[in-house]
Amino acid sequence: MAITTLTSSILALLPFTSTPILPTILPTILLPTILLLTLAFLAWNTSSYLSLSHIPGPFLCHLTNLPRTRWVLSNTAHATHIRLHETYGPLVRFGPNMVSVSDPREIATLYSFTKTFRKSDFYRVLVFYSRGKPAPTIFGTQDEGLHRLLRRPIVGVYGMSNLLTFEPLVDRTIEYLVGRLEEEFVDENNEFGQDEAGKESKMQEGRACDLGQWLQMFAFDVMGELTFLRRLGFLESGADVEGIMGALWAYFWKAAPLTQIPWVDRLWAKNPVLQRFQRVRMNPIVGFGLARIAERRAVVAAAKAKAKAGDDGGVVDAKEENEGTKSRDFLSRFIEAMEKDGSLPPWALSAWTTSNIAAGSDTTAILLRTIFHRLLSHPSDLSRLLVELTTLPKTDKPASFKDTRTLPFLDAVIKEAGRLHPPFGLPLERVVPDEGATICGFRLKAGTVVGMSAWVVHRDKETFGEDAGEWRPERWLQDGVKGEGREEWEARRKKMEAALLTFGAGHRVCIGKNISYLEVYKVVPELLRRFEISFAETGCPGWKVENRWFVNQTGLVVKLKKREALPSNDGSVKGIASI
Ligand code: HEM
Repeated sequence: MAITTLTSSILALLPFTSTPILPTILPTILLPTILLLTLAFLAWNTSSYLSLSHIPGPFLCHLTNLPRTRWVLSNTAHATHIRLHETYGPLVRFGPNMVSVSDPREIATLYSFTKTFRKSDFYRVLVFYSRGKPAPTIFGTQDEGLHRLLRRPIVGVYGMSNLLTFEPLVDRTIEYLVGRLEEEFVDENNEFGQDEAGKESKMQEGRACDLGQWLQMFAFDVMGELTFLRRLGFLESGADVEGIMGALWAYFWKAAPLTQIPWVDRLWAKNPVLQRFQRVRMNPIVGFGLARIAERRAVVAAAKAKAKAGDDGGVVDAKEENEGTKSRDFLSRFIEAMEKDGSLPPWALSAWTTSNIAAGSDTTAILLRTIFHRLLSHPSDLSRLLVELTTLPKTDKPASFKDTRTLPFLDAVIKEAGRLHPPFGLPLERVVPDEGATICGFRLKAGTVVGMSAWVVHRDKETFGEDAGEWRPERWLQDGVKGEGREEWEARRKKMEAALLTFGAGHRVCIGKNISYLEVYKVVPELLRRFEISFAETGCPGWKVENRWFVNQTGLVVKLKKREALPSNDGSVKGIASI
């Protein structure tokens, strides 16, 4: 009755209500019918998943996926997830058919190598569409057969043994980054930010560096160098080439809320009927990869034709050969894989290159931003790392991965950054297989969607200690641990390592972890060796974190000064030439 009166009053205010029939039908028939249908749908939806009624969680989450969609829309879903697990325990019902798990001991169950919990419809939403058709990737595909087909021929290329062949390519981009930062932001007389009277100089304020943006451009250019043997041009132009970075973020911005309620995506964004009426566009990331593949094919074809014609006495020009046929970038290795395996679909090449750019650039940039933001916020950690860098062998080039990989404090800083701020900020969703599963002592039936968020798991106090929510790289070090304490510490370290979900786990674990580490373990020491870096404004007030599946940061604005010396253990400083 109250609803009827309320809607009558609202309708009285609307212009179309001058039609006599509408004011009568809407409040008396239409609205109550919609209300009843909604209630019936919620009841049906909930009763389909009655077997989950014993899993605790916010009341509305038992009825609908709307709350978890709202958490994502708020850009702070990771914080909500952490809070909910603190309130309800290791299993929390996030939706009628979705259970979030926080106990690290269950990582091996959900992300197993043997029993396959396949990826949920969450990933269907993330699959790129190009010209109205899905463009499946190793990352996004839910089809286990297709996943094997795509992953197996190229997994070796990402292996540790292959890794070091990429090192000169990474060096090249690091050196270019250093040069560009010097050009754009470093004052030759090292008086950056100061005028003659020693005050902040208005004239030089504009030269503050958005380091977060430059790290992202670096991460994209490295992937270009490794994948196509040429930088994508971000560092050179100091801008977002072909709008790729913006397009990726815009894509996740739209897609992330839909991952929580995939049927809406199917009905709306991926509806083949609706797509007929939409402007059909090529996804820019897919398009970018396709353009580079076409370029490479043209170079290879030209080089082969030239050799055949005997222009060079049958010898392929060295530069063309390097750029085209025999160079050891990802694309040349992908082409080799295609040639070896005739069963691969022709679009596999594009799937692989798209994965490299889409999955490998922003993630690494997020990790790098976390590292620099935390180091600049914790000067004692920065000092400790700078001292450690003096132990590196002398070199004009970026220090080798072999050397930086074994620096204990650098290693601790990188692990801690990945622990505290994992680049992916939503649960990695999986589907319980046909035989059902027991998770944290609860029986879950086949078809239940389960997932673990690295943000939640990495704050498990039993594993990481009472200060799990704090930045403390020392937790990864044996500082001061002696005698029998060592065994205990070693057991704890192993437990912490096993609880890291930064790069996922099981048979869908990140294929590019080594590549990413190769970049990070090299670029962090090199930037610190080359520049004195400090926040442009105390406390970095512009720092902002937004979770749309990627937990992106903005506002890492710094001042850069050319470094002349590094501090050493005995309090003295070491000239940059001696390291
Ligand atoms: C800091 C950097 C990175 C982080 C934190 C990261 C994180 C992850 C995570 C968590 C997964 C598993 C996702 C899931 O289970 O749903 C994953 C998968 C994947 N990553 Fe990465 N990644 C990084 C860098 C890279 C790089 C550099 C590449 C490519 C060169 C890459 C390519 C992939 C691919 C292809 C998959 C799918 C693997 C499969 O399903 O078999 N990632 N990554």
